[in-house]
Amino acid sequence: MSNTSSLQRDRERLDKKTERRNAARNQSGFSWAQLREALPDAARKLNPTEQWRNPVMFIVWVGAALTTLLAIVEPMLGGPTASGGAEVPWSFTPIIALWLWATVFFANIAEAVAEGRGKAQAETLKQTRSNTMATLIEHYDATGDAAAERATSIQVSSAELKIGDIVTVTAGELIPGDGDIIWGIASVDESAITGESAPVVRESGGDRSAVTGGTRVLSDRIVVRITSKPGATFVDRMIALVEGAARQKTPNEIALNILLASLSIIFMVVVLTLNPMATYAAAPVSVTVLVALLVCLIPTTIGALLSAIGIAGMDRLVQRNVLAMSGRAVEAAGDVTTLLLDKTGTITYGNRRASAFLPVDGVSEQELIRAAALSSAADPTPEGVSIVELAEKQGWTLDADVDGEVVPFTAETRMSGLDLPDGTQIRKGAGSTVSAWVQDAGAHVPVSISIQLDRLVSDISQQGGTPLVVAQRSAEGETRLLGVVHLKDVVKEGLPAKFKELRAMGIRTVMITGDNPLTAKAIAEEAGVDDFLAEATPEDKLAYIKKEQEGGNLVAMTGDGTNDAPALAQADVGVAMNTGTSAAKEAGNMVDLDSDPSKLIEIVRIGKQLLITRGALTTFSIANDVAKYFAIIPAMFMGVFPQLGALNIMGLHSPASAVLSAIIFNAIVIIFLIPLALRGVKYRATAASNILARNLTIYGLGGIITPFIGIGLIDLLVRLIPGF
Ligand SMILES: Nc1ncnc2c1ncn2[C@@H]1O[C@H](COP(=O)(O)OP(=O)(O)OP(=O)(O)O)[C@@H](O)[C@H]1O
Ligand SMILES: [K+]
Ligand SMILES: [Mg+2]
Repeated sequence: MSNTSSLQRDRERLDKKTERRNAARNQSGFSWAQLREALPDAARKLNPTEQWRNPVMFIVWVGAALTTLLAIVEPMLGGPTASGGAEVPWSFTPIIALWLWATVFFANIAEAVAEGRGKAQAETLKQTRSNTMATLIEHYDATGDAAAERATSIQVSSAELKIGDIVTVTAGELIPGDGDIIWGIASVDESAITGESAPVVRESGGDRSAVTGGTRVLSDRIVVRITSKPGATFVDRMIALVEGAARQKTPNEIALNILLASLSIIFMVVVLTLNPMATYAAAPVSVTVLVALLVCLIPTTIGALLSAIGIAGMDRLVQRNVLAMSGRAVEAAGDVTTLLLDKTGTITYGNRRASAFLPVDGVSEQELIRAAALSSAADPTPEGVSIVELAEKQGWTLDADVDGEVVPFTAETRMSGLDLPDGTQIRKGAGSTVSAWVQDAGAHVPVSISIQLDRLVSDISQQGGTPLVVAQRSAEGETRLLGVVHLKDVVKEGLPAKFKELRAMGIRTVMITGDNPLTAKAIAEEAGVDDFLAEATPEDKLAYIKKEQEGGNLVAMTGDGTNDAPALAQADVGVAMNTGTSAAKEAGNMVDLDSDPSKLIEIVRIGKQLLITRGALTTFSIANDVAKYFAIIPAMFMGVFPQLGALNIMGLHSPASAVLSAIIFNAIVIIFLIPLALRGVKYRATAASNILARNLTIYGLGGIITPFIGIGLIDLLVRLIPGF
């Protein structure tokens, strides 16, 4: 009963999430208000020390400065020089200078708008960073005895907490720092960082033990071991991230920048050789016109929008509650070919609960329940806790004087248990490991029992449940298999459709689990993944990723457990669930605040969209530049070479108006493309070659045609300026 209601809650939460996500999607559009707010920052960025990092725009900046100087000195030197044999009005150089500054400014606007979107969010986050008081336990003895802890606790400021400090947090209090719960269970309001109003449950022992500083405990009491220094907390990292302070150019961006800079140098040579080639026929082309030509030729469109595209990609992830710790990870997401998901908590809801005790012949249910419950009495994992709960429901109670040596569960051993003082040993765990433990003792298991046990195990597995086999070794060394505990988990809804979508994107999904192959197969089929890897230890997960990477695949992985951490670190895109352990969150290069593994689909989509947008706008920019050149050259030189007039297909009015129109077009194309750069080119799940062909057509052809139309239209206005 409690299971259904918790399922319902989960479902409601998911619905709410979808709602919020849709709202975020609308918000991630582009508004003129954003543009207005970005103006002061854009002006600040006119500073040359800001500009030189972007070689293409730096050239424009230098051109703008140069023409401004010329505009000032020209009148003193007797007016503008005729260019290429054509007269130009006195206002030519000042107007060109003005539009060159506009070009730089528009590029700054693009970047400032992209950055501005994170600023509001950073402000809200900063409020959660406020200093709180922490109850530091000086001598922690792990009993969970509140009174004893209070006796040895002192109040300190959260800013003084060190890694490894143990604090206790009670209902109503703010958690003073990032950490892992080492004792207790609590519901926590994490809305400050996730925007999600429904409280979440955090508990010690399992894969939901991490808590974030600045979030509030709503019920109960927890003991937390601090895992981060003040100033280097999760929220600090989030703030740096959304503010863009931590942003570094990605390898792809650097490569593209080098390409754009090289192109610019080539065009500079082209422009500088114009005069030596042309002088024999006419007067030299003026410096102003040379600068204008150069700016038209170099890839200013992509140069202006490149960093905005990158920031917007990160921002789109933030809007969907995903924090990407590096831009490189976002790019890698666009090229991912293999996606690894763990089973428990990722494909299933993850509240794996005991649902039945199934003894083998000759063992009473009471005996199995007692052994299973005793071996779980000190097992803090959700599985262990649920076994005790079910046993208690069936009438079992823990003797007050039971004591013994706890054998904790690990993902390597796949087993946990208790060694009682009288020498009795109890173990529970995966069928294969417990059988091995029984065999190690040289115990003789009757064939009928082992057949019965195998059947129980495979029945549970085929239903997608996790069987835990329970065995006991008496003080005299007699080892017996007692039976099986059925752990139930539920596959999340809607997964097959999501995996189908991934398949259409060319991504193979693989489920990795520590569970046995039969359970794995049943769940894999129900969820609709392409492949699965069962009985995987953390090392196996790591090895699997390395193998995929050696085969040239880019691997994404989601995980939440400490045992997932090495694999999360090795994956090209490692998405840690926010509910997970701190170890997992440290290891990954992304954190999903909603802890929704199917979010990877959106992450991949955003990564692809980033790469496609960058590619499309680069194509457009370069096609545009070349076309611009052919659009204005005939008009520029028609005075000297009248034959060229025939090529002036747009009928540009004069050499001066042709050059100015091209410069104006070059500048405003940036403004027109800001929304596209921020929103991203539409991505549909289809083969990469289709996308490439489609974009080459749209943005390549578009890039060639638009200058002819745009410059022609602008020329109609420019010719109205006296003298042009
Ligand atoms: N508390 C426990 N005590 C004993 N055995 C356990 C306990 N929890 C899990 N097991 C056994 O160990 C196996 C491995 O558990 P582990 O948490 O590493 O992987 P998993 O949760 O099944 O897979 P994943 O989380 O990767 O999807 C489980 O399938 C189960 O058989
Ligand atoms: K250009
Ligand atoms: Mg697990």
